[in-house]
Amino acid sequence: MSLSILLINGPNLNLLGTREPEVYGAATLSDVVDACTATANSAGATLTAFQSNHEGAIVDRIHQAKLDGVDGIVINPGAYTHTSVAIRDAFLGVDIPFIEVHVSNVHAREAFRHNSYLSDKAVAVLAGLGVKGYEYAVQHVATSFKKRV
Ligand SMILES: O=C1C[C@@](O)(C(=O)O)C[C@@H](O)[C@@H]1O
Repeated sequence: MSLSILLINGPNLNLLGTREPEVYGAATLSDVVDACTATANSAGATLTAFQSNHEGAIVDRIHQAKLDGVDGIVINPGAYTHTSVAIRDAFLGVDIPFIEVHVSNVHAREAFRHNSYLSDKAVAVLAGLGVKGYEYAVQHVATSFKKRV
């Protein structure tokens, strides 16, 4: 069985490509999903993508990942990075290893973006590499994470 990767994007990331292009670039979410799928597949892994603007829907999707036997998660939690104890608790609850990705360098931006409720539980955090960060994270999960069952 191949390694199963879940890519989660949080609020407003459906607007990638048109949202503040000077911060987030020109690539769309669909470009990101296509590139990550190709990266996963060429490493022999499968990738499923999910985006939601709703905190509870993201919590539910993380719970579902456990039932689905997902081996690793790549998440850009968007603004929930800086606010969501619920998403942190969901990761602690399912115990699936994950990588946190930010398109922008959150540490070079407003102070309220410097804190993450997830970073200390993540395997790795990539910030400021543009949408390439997603592909690097998927590549790492596909080649370094282990099958969980
Ligand atoms: O929505 C986002 C996107 C973001 O996660 C990023 O990818 O750089 C950074 C967050 O602070 C912001 O709220």
